[in-house]
Amino acid sequence: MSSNSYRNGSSISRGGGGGIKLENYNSKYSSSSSSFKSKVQQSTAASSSLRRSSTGSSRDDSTVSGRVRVAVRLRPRNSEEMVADADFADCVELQPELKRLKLRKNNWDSDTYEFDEVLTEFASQKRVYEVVAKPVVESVLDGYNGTVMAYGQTGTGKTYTLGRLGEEDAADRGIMVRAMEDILTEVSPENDLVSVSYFQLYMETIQDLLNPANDNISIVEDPKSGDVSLPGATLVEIRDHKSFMELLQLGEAHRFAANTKLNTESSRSHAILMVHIKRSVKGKNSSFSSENGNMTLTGKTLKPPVVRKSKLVIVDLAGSERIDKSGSEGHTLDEAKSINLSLSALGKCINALAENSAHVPVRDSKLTRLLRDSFGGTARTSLIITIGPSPRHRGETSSTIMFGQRAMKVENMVKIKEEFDYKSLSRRLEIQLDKLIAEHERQQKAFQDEIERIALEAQKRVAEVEQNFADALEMEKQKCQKDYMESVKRLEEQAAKQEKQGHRKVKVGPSEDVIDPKSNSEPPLLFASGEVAEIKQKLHNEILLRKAAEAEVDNLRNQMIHWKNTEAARNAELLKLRKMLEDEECQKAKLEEEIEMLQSQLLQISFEADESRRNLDRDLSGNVPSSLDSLIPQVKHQQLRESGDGEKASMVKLFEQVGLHKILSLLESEDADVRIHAVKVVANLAAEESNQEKIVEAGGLTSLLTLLRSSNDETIHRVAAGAIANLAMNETNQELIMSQGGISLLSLTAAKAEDPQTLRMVAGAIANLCGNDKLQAKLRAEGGIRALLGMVRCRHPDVLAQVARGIANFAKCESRASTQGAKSGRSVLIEDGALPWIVQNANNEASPIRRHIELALCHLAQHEVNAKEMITGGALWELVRISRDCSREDIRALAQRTLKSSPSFQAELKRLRIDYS
Ligand SMILES: Nc1ncnc2c1ncn2[C@@H]1O[C@H](COP(=O)(O)OP(=O)(O)OP(=O)(O)O)[C@@H](O)[C@H]1O
Repeated sequence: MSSNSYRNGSSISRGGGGGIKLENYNSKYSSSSSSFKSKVQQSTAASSSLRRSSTGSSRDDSTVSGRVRVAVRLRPRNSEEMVADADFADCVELQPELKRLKLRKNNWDSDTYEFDEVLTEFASQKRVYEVVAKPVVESVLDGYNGTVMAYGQTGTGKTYTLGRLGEEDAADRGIMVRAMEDILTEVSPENDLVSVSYFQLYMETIQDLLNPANDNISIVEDPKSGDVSLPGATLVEIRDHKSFMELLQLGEAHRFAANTKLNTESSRSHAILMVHIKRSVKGKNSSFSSENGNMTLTGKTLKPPVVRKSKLVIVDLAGSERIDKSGSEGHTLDEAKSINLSLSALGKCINALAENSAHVPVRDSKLTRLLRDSFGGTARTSLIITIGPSPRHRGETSSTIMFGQRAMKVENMVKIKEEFDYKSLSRRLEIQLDKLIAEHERQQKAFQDEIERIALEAQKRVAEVEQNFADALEMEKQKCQKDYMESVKRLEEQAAKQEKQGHRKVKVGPSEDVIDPKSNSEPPLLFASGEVAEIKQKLHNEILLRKAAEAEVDNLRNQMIHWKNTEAARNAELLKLRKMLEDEECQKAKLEEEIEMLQSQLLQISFEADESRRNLDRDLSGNVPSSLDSLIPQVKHQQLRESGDGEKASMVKLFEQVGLHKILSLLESEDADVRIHAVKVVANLAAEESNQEKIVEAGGLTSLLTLLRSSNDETIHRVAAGAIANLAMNETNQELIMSQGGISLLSLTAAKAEDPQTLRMVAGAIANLCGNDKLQAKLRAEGGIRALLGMVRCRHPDVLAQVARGIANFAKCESRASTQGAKSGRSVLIEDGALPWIVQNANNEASPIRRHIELALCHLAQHEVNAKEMITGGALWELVRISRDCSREDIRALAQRTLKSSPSFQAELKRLRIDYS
């Protein structure tokens, strides 16, 4: 008996330089799933180690070659075969330990084929899962795409192998159930997401098995990544085994119902279960850095968490009978051809891939389009071919075996895909921001409470000290008064006593003892000097007491100074705390900006994704996408790249590609986000002088004014005003702005705006209009000058510089009009009360402000009619200073000339005895 040995796909590898030898395949595959698994893990590790960081939204990881694995499974004889084939031997003989299958040609001859795994009629469902599907499932859990597919003649056990639910006997569970069990055990419900779609493909139509009404689902292929998706199919999130079983049952019921309705058999349709897994990659989340236990965020280190998205596709193919046979079973040839179109297309693709052909006809059928990643793509693919033992079906069995042999030659480049998860980053940032805001508010409240407490305490202490001081003073005063009164009383008593004694002695008679009160004799004097000494002593005591009181007062005063100093220190502390609060506010604002930027990026990315999906849908259905729709992502994308180096070039490109009219039409978009992006693009275009005429011609100026009028959005106000300011550099445009009510609009915006940047733009636009001789009167009448002067309430130097420029422009035009005799009377600027601000800022330390104001002063001083106010308003001194100190030679000379030529200034200088001739 001769025996031809057919080498399978592995023989290519053996022949190729650096390829893996057949023995390796065999040994790896034969030593059960664990060896396959270890290979998968090696590949994963290899790809991980080769992984490079990328700034894009997805990462391109290294690829690892992985041949399609093919196992063959023999179904046991069924009861019909037991009878019909009783006298015949099986058409195949399996040698599982050698991974070989012998297909009998006749009684004495057979062909031998080698497979990655050979599963006999006794192989359990568990073993089949472990060798065929488990490695793929593990690979999918690691982030690779994977496919498990069954191919074979009707009734050979494809559905048995893949789709058995095993409700009565758990040992019967097929690959679908077992795969989901492994997936659910492995994933984390908090961080990972598993969702499933289930559909069938029949005669080139895809029907949703989870929602039968959805019976014409389209396939979407990402042109860049080649990813295939079915956005129209129902996608159900799976959280537990029970919900998955219910879903499979539902799918089976719908499959049965659909096939009955179509009057077909299940074996004519391909059933496809798609399991989508999204897992977060641990250790790759560098969003936050932790310093001293506090989370810090910076724009540079901000990186979203990384997720791996993978997909397990389980395909129960239609029966692989030959066309002629199908036809003979009731279908017309055409119908049979059509039914088998996808299967034969799959065969052709596999042939082409096996032969390394340059052209692989993937687009010939929906099945091949769906499976493009599974054969010759980036997925890890395992194919199980099912055969029956009956010699009556030898032809089908042989063609199934040949299909499997060719599939073994197909080489895939398995590849892991990681993406940045912007949505989850955004969620995290929002939570973090909320925390920071709450913490900030808590600190602020604590600071304020502390400030109030310190202030109250200080007040209390000061009041106490003051009260003590007043009490002590009062007591001392009372004591002094009392002592004084007592002393006076005592003295009066003594004086009265003395007087009484004197009288008594005179009355006694002319003897030696008689004392004449008028005489100056010794005894009364002696008596008096004793009294005086006593009084002196008391006085001395009084002085001492007073000194003590003064010392007490000094002491209390010192205490008060001390308390005041303490209070000053506390005030300094308060100032410090306030400064810290301000810094916190700044930090918060920065964080909010970061969030806004990320959200805008996120919005941009999801918007682009939606858009490309829609475009693809349209492409597929043969429609040409509307240029306006496709413009939106371009405009947004443009906005994202605004800060890049190639900004101008890309602007011009965008301008040429999409056309100005389309960009302008987006200014009226319903979507506020689109409006904002569009106005930014228009503002960028308007910054180029060469574009300005085209923008105005296309109605851009009118659109910008309308937008300024209708929108309440501060960003739109700022950017639109900026664009108008750019367009207002041109004289014709200035007149157009005026004629379309632009001044009132800008004035209104100036009155409402808070943001310095918006005010800067509005002030810039008005300043440009101020330089137009023809518009002077209208500008004032429509409130432009008042609006300009009103903006000095914002002390931001950029705003003040624009106001100063506007004033200088206006003063220059006025001066020109006065010289030409077109204007008489005082300057409008003086009449509108601008002079005090002009004088105040004439020596402003910011040179753009100072220079414009100096110029304005020189223009105003040209006309005698302004001189009186300028002298009383202090402008003369500034002119003198300018004429001496101004760093600009031309302004200095102008000021000198003006001072010399003005009789009023000369008279005043003379009056003040300042020599300036
Ligand atoms: N390995 C097996 N052990 C026992 N019974 C099996 C085995 N494989 C298949 N069967 C039985 O064979 C019959 C046909 O199997 P199944 O429906 O799975 O075939 P199929 O290839 O999916 O057919 P179709 O292409 O028509 O869908 C079923 O009754 C099934 O229970």
